[in-house]
Amino acid sequence: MSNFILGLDVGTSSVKAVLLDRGCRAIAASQSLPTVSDLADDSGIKAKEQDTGRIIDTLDRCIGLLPRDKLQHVCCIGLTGQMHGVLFWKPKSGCVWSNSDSLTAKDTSQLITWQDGRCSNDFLTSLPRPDSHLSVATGFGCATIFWYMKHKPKFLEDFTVAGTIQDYVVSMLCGLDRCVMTPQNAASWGFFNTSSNQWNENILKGAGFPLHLLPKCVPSGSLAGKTCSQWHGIPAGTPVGAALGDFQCSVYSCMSERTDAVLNISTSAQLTYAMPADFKPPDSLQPASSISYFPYFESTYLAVAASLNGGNVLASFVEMLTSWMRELGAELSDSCLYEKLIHCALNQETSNLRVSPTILGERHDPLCLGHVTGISTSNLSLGHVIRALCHGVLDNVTSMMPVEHLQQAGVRRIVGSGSALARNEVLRQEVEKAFPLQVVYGQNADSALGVAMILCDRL
Ligand SMILES: Nc1ncnc2c1ncn2[C@@H]1O[C@H](COP(=O)(O)OP(=O)(O)O)[C@@H](O)[C@H]1O
Ligand SMILES: O=C(CO)[C@@H](O)[C@H](O)[C@H](O)[C@H](O)COP(=O)(O)O
Repeated sequence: MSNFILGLDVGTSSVKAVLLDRGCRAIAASQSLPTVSDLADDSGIKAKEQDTGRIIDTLDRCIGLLPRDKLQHVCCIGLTGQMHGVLFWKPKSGCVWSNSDSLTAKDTSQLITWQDGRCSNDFLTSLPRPDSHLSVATGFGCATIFWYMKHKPKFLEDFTVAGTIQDYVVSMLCGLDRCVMTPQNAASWGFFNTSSNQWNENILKGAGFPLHLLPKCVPSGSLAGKTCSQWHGIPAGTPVGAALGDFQCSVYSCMSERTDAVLNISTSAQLTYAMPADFKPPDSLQPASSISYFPYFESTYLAVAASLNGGNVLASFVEMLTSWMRELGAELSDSCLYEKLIHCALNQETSNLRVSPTILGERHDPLCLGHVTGISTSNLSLGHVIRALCHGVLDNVTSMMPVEHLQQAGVRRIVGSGSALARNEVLRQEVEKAFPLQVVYGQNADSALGVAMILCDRL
């Protein structure tokens, strides 16, 4: 009996895998591994790229850690992952299957992620105006391709297919010639109209965009194909869903009432709630708005404040401390640092230090970078700094989607998700302070669970 659905989330910091028991809709097994795939930016163009080979290697190892007797009974695979980013490959030689069991990336580009900063405001305003309610920001697939057209056109000549990292995995699992993409991921690339579910082909063609790199759009929740090889015991011929967006999947895993808002904090952070079924997005672009409307399923939308500054702000602080300590001749592991920092801040309930942590800017205000105010001799301890940092992350998200806005939309409860939240009690305390509403928490590995639940409900 094929009883399990495998949900995979290719996140910015880690990959997560969940085996969902189809009979009782419960998690039968799960695994998570950090990808450690960030590449240094030696180019000075504010590039933020990840090593595709490492990501796929980590994903492959993560599957290998799941119980093989259950993998042999997987009836369907669902993929989700970090949105907006793009990688390029060639259909026939994009990967290697070893011993019909494990997957290795080959001849692909690196992944240019949603955190990429190479497209300046001047560059973005030089692009044609999209026929979409969603504006285009740096780190969006189409903007990145436009950047390559202008700055490194030869680079694009090496590849014939493009997609997000989760689309790439689907393509490799199924041996597809062409990338298929759902509206959830297509919307995150820009130049995609979510009412017609079509790329802005005429606009892009007029600007000389390589149209052959646009993936074929298929409905969210549909199947993309079947596995072309056995994979750690999963039989060849197993159906694979077209990849979905990680933020939609995290919502699916934990929004049980229409009056719930979901706050996901992983590498990034999103605060979101479901729009009424008859909602239609505005006709025009609203680049200065901190709230955008992203496609969910069928023709419904989620209102979302998608912050670029979530758990990555804490990760950057840990990285900064590590490098300072190295210069000073001391060493501590990341996990030890997190534990100590969280402990210090738990002993410091409030702080008058003010940290605005927008070190990556925000899409609606890219030039507003982070700052610290109210520094005094009495608030320099690590406890103060971490408390203020966590408070600042929440303060930023709620400034993008204020509590009054949520209440007017009928939101009565906040559901917290994402492993940055799950692993950090100080962040959870700040969530509970930020919202005068009931706060509950979802399960771990939310997006991986969400994509498995979606397939379970639709099969
Ligand atoms: N040992 C740790 N303790 C607490 N928080 C951690 C630890 N390691 C990482 N984190 C937080 O988790 C975030 C990454 O969460 P994760 O869910 O793995 O990301 P993603 O889903 O984007 O891949 C980091 O940015 C950091 O804030
Ligand atoms: O920006 C958006 C949506 O617009 C993000 O929410 C989207 O989820 C992206 O995938 C994230 O930025 C990356 O997700 P994660 O790795 O931080 O979980």
